[in-house]
Amino acid sequence: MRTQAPDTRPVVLTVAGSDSGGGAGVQADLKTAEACSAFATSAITAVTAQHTRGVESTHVLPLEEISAQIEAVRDDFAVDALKTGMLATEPVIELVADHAADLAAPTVVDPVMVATSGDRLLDPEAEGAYEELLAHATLATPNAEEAELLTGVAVDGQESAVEAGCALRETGVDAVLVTGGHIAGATVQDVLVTADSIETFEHTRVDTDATHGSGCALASAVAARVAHGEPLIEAVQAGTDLLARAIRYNHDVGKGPGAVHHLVALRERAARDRTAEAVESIVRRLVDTDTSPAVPEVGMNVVGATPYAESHEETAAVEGRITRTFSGVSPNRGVRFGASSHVARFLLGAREFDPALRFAVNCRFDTAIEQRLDDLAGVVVEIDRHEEPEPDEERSTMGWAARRAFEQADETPVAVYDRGAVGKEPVARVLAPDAETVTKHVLTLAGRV
Ligand SMILES: Cc1ncc(CO)c(N)n1
Repeated sequence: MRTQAPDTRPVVLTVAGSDSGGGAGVQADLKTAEACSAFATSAITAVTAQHTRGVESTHVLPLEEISAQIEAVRDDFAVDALKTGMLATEPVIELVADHAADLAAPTVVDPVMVATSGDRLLDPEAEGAYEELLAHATLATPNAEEAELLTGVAVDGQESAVEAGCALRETGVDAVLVTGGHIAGATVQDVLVTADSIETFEHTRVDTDATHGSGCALASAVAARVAHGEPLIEAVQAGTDLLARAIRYNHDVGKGPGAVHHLVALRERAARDRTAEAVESIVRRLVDTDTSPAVPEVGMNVVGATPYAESHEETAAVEGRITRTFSGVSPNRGVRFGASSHVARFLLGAREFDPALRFAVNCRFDTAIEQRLDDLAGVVVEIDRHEEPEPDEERSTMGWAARRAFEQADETPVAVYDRGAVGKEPVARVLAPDAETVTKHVLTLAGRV
C-alpha cells in the first residue's frame, strides 16, 4: 500500500446547459474551472444539440432533475463558488435564486440569453426573473446585448456600459462586468462596476470570430478565482486576460468559427520545459561551431517563445547573453524564462504578425554578414532605426522594429537588419518557427555552413 497524497482545491458548482460542441456551456465551465485550479462540479439545466455553427435543438431537463443535481452536490461538497450559465426558463432561474440566497459562497451569474451563433437559449419571458437571482449574486457578467435586455440601457461604449452596470446593480448584485467583445472598436473594453469603483479592462481586439464559449469561460475563470478567495477585481483582471489569450489561440475546430482555448494558460506552462530545452540545444550548437563572427559587441541572445507566449516572461533566453572569448563563444549563464528583454520583444512583436514564429537570435551586422544574408533562404528586410519612435514604457523599440519589418515585407522575413544609429550598433536579427531553422540561419551568417 502507498500513502495517498490528496490534493485540496476549492469546489465550483456550475449550473448551466450542455453544449454537445464542447466549446460553451457546462463543457466550457468544467474545462476552465479545472484549468484555474478548482474542482468543478455541475448541474445541467438543458441539453443542447449544438456545434460551432449553431443550436440544432434544445431539451430542458425537468425542474426536479435540475434540483436533484444541485442538492446532490450541495449535500456532499462544500461549494466555494456558484456559477450560472444557460438557465433556459423562469422556474429554473427561481430555483437557482433560492440556492444562491441560501449558499454562503460567492455567485457569478452569466445571464446567458443568446448563443454567439444567434440562437436563443433563454425563454424571452424569463428575462425579468433574473432580478431575483441577481439580488443574491456577487457578480453578473452580461455582454452588451444582455446588459441592454436587462436594463433598457443601449450599450455602445464605455459610458453606456457604466450606466448599464450601475442600473443593474440596483437589483442588489454586488458588481457588474459589462463585456465589450460585441462593441466595435480596435480594443475590447470590459467595464466592471462595483460599489465603490469603476474599472476598465482593455485588450487589443483579436481578428477572429472564434469566440464560441467566451462568456462561459470568463465567468468560470472568475468563479474559480473567487472560490480561491481572490479579491473580485483581481479575479476579473485575470479572467479577462485569460480570455484575451484563449481567443487569440482559439481552437480551430468544426466548420463554423472555432471555440476559445479554455486550457491555453495550462498549455503555455506545459510548453515551457520543451521551449527552454530547444533554446539550450541552439546555444550548444552555436558554441560548438564557434559562431564568433556573428556575435555582436552587445552579445548575442537566443530567444525561444512558448507557442502561446504573450510576454517576455514567457520566452526563454540566455542570462547575460553569449559573448566572445579568446577561443570562441560562451554563454554567460544558463537559460532562464524572462532573461531577454530586447530580443524577446522583437520576437513577440513579430508574433503579432506571424504567431508561428518561436525563435529569434540577434547577430552582428558587418560587410561580411551583409553578403551572407543573400545565402539565407527567405525574405530579408532592412529597417532604418533613425525612423524609430521614442521607446515604450519597457524602454524598448523592438515592437516597432518588428512592425516596421512586417510592413515592408509581403511575407514573414527570415532576417531583419539595420545599419545602426547614434549609440546603436548595427544588428541582423534572424527569426524562425523552429530551433533547427534558426540555428541554420545563425551558422550561415557566421560563415560556418
Ligand atoms: C449550452 C450553452 N450555454 C451557453 C452558451 C453561450 O455561448 C451556449 N452557446 N450554449
